[in-house]
Amino acid sequence: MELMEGILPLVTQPLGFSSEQLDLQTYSRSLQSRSLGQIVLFAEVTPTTMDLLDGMMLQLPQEMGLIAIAGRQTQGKGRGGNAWLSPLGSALFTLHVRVPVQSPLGQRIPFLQHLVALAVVEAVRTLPGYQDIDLRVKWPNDIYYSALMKLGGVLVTSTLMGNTFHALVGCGFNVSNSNPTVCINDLIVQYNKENGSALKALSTAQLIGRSVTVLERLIDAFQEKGAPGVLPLYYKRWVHSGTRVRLWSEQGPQACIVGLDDCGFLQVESEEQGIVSVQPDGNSFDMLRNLIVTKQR
Ligand SMILES: O=C(O)CCCC[C@@H]1SC[C@@H]2NC(=O)N[C@@H]21
Repeated sequence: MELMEGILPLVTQPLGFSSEQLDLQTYSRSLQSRSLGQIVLFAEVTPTTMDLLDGMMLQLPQEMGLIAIAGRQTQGKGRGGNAWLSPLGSALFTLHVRVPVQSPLGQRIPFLQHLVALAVVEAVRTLPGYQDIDLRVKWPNDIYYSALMKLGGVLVTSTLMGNTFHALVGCGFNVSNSNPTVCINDLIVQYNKENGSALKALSTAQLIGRSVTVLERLIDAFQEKGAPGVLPLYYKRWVHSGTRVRLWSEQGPQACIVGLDDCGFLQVESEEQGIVSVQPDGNSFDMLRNLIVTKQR
């Protein structure tokens, strides 16, 4: 296997034609980062990428960012202890991200999950011709087709060591498998039909590389300008603008979603409560019923 400049595959399988292989050349071309995702650990099949970097991530110098990518997962992890279905055609990865505690993002680490979901959406929508493919973000960290269907999600765990958060950013989204819901390439086919265009199908390697690149830029913007450096784009892409919801139960107070607060929590405004923040760990948002409910533990 040829090594791409700046990309060091730690574990790869022999190149073949199975769709479980990672196209390293495409990944390398699509990755334009300074450090994130530069060292690739690839597994065709693994229980979960969330455990693959354990022990390894602290061994490497700062400028060498690790990423674990899988073709399939047999025990994919979702948020809240849920299982994450990880069939072929999904982009499945865990990225190591270092965030200094004494930095704008380090002071607001829950924001990282929002930046990751936004990065995936932008990875597609900043491709020339693909700007109207209706991928969106849903709070706290889902990737949606329009406001209709989830096609990806983000799971972030972080450990504080010394002055640095070591975040493991897990992300999965469906690129080319029409099951179980909808995939990005189906949206492209549909868009081509409706608009008489001929946009090409995208690959998992390309979209992982682009997502990591965009994420690094979003993190840079946040570190430079704080939340105002990323929120206009986040609001442009999110599904919630002006959404009216009920808090806590279907009989609860009516509220309107107004944005994210300084820490990345959802802010809702109601007559009874004024503006309150809703934390992702304690609440979930049932979009079909426009309901923010406290999760059962
Ligand atoms: O529940 C969610 O919405 C988050 C799902 C995150 C899934 C990704 S797939 C790659 C990484 N490995 C895992 O086991 N989970 C994350």
